[in-house]
Amino acid sequence: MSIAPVDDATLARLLTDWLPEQRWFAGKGLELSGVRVTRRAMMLDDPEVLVEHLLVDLEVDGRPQRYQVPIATAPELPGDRRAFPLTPEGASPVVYDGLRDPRGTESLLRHLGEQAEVGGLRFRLVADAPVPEPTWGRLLEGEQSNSSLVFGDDLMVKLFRLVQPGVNPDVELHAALADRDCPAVAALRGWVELDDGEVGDLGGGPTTLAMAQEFMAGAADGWAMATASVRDLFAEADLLAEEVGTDFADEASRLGAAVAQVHEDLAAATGVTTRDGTDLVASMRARLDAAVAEVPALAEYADAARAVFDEVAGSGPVPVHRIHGDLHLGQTLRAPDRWIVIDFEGEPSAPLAERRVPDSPARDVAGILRSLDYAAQHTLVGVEDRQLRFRAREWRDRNVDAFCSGYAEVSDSDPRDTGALLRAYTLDKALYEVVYESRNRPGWVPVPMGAVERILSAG
Ligand SMILES: Nc1ncnc2c1ncn2[C@@H]1O[C@H](COP(=O)(O)OP(=O)(O)O)[C@@H](O)[C@H]1O
Ligand SMILES: O=P(O)(O)O[C@H]1O[C@H](CO)[C@@H](O[C@H]2O[C@H](CO)[C@@H](O)[C@H](O)[C@H]2O)[C@H](O)[C@H]1O
Repeated sequence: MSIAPVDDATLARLLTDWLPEQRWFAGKGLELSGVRVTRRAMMLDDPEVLVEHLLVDLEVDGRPQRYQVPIATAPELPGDRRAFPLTPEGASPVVYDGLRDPRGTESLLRHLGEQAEVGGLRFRLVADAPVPEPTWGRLLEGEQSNSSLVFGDDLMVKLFRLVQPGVNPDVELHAALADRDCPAVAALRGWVELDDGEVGDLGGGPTTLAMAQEFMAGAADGWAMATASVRDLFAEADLLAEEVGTDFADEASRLGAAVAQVHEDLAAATGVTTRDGTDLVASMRARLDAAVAEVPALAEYADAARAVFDEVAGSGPVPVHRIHGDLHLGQTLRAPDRWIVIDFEGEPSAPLAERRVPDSPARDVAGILRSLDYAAQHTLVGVEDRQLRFRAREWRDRNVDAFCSGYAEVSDSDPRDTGALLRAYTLDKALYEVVYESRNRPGWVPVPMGAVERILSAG
C-alpha cells in the first residue's frame, strides 16, 4: 500500500508548532508567523516510508527566514529511536524528522555516492573523494546551528538549516583550502546544491544545502581540552601551570601554527587586498552603539572604546583576505595527529554577502584570545578566591603567548606586534560577547565585561 504525502497546509500548521522546539531553530523566544512550505521534493518513495525535502519560509519577528527540513511520513514511527514527530500522538500516518529515519539518511548517502539529481537537488562529490558505501547516518546531538550526520567512521554530512541564496562559505572555503592542500582542515568530500528556477527568489545560481567532509573520528574539541587543563590547574594548588599534566601551552602553540596555516592558505587562495581603517571599524562602531543601547552597563566604557576604534580608523590601509570570521576554541578540533579548524560558515544569521567580505586575520586571532580568556575565567564568575583568580590569569597569559608564538612560527607576522588592530578586534569581540551572554547566559556576562574593562584600562 502506498503512503499519501500530507498536504501543504497541514504541514505548515504542524511545522508552526514543531520548528520552535528544534535545537537549530534560530528564532527561539521570538514571534513566529506566516509558515509556508515553498518547495517539496521526494527523496525516497518507499512502500514503508516517504522522505521529502522541504524548503519552509516563515517570518521571525517580522523578518523572513528560509529553512530546509527533511521529513519522513510513515504508518508508524521507526521503533528504536526518538523520531521527533510533527504529528500528535496517535496520528496516522506519522510525520517526523527525516534525519532520524535510517532509510532516509541512507538514501541521502546513496544519492551522494551516485552524484544524483533528485527533485532538483544536485548531489556532488569532489573529484578524488571515495564513493561512500550506502549505510545509515547517525545525527550528532550537540548544540549546533545546523544538523550533522555521521556515516560509518569517516564521513560527515552537515545540512545548513538556514538557507540563503548562494554558495555557503563553509563549502567555498573548504574547497579553496583543499586546493592549497591545507593540512589544518578536514577534507571536503562533496556537497548538495539547488539550482532553482522554480522558487524564483533563490537568486538563480547554485545555493548550497549541505556539505560532506571527512569525519575526524576520535578528535577532541579545543574548548573541552582547554577547560580540562584549567580545571586540573585549579585542582593542583601547589603546582605551576607547566607542571600540571594537562598543561595546554604546547597545544596552544600548535593551534596557533594551524590557524596561521589556514590564514596563509586563505590569503593565497582568495587573494590579499586592503581596506581602509575607517571602513574596517565602521561595523565595530555600529556594534558598540547597538551594544550600549541593549546593555546600559556598557555606557561608561563607550568613549574609551570609541578611542580604540578611532586609532585604527586613522591608521591607513589594512591588509585583508577571506578569514574564518567566527573563530573560537569550539571551532577547533584536536585530531590524533594535528589541529584542525572547522565551520567556516561565519555567523549563520548574517547575510551571505556580509560574511564574504575580506577581513583582517586579526579578527580570528582575537576570537581565539577571547576564548582562552573564557576558558580560564568562566568557572570563576562570583568566586572571590584571589589565588584562583591569579592562577586563571596566569593560565590565560601563558596560553595567549604560546598561541601567538606558534602563529608567528608559520606566519611572517606575530599577532603581538599588531597592537592597535588586535586590540580593536578583541574589544569588538568582547562587546559582541557581552550582548550574546546577556541574551543567552546572563550569569556569564562578567567574563566579557571584565575583558572590556581590562582592554580599556590597558590603553
Ligand atoms: N570534520 C569533523 N570531524 C569530526 N567532528 C566534527 C567535524 N566537523 C565538526 N565536527 C563536530 O560537529 C560539531 C558541529 O560542527 P559545526 O561545523 O561547528 O556545526 P554547526 O555549523 O552546526 O555549528 C563540532 O562541534 C564538532 O564536535
Ligand atoms: O554558535 P557559534 O559557534 O557561532 O558561537 C556563538 O556561541 C558561542 C558559545 O558556544 C559563543 O562563544 C563564547 O563562549 C565560548 C564558550 O562557550 C567561548 O569559547 C567564546 O570565546 C565566546 O565568544 C560565541 O561568541 C557565539 O557567537
